[in-house]
Amino acid sequence: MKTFEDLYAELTRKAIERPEGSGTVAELDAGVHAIGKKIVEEAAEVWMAAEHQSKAELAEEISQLMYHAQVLMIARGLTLEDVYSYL
Ligand SMILES: N=c1c2ncn([C@@H]3O[C@H](COP(=O)(O)OP(=O)(O)OP(=O)(O)O)[C@@H](O)[C@H]3O)c2ncn1[C@@H]1O[C@H](COP(=O)(O)O)[C@@H](O)[C@H]1O
Repeated sequence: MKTFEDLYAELTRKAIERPEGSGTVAELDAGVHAIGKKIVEEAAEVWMAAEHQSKAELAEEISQLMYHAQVLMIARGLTLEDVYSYL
């Protein structure tokens, strides 16, 4: 099963290697403003899923929020340690 750290390493590689067809590369190219909007959208979907959907659907929405948060971290040059230092 993929972990938060595994995903961050994968996305970091994608940002460097820029493989064709990568949604992450497209999102990074769209920029911080666009990524921020995705985060707000996914956060709202998490909220709605928590109130009205199944635990599995909520888990999926949370995974998408985590993904977009990681894309934003990479766009702004943050490492996992930068974030973990505040946990
Ligand atoms: N975990 C994710 C992930 N979570 C969410 N998303 C993206 O976020 C979108 C969220 O889905 P929604 O249904 O909320 O939005 P949508 O309206 O369908 O999508 P949009 O049209 O708004 O983009 C998905 O369509 C994906 O584009 C993800 N995209 C990629 N990953 C993983 O990231 C890695 C790299 O992916 P690529 O860069 O695409 O190769 C792979 O391991 C993927 O599994």
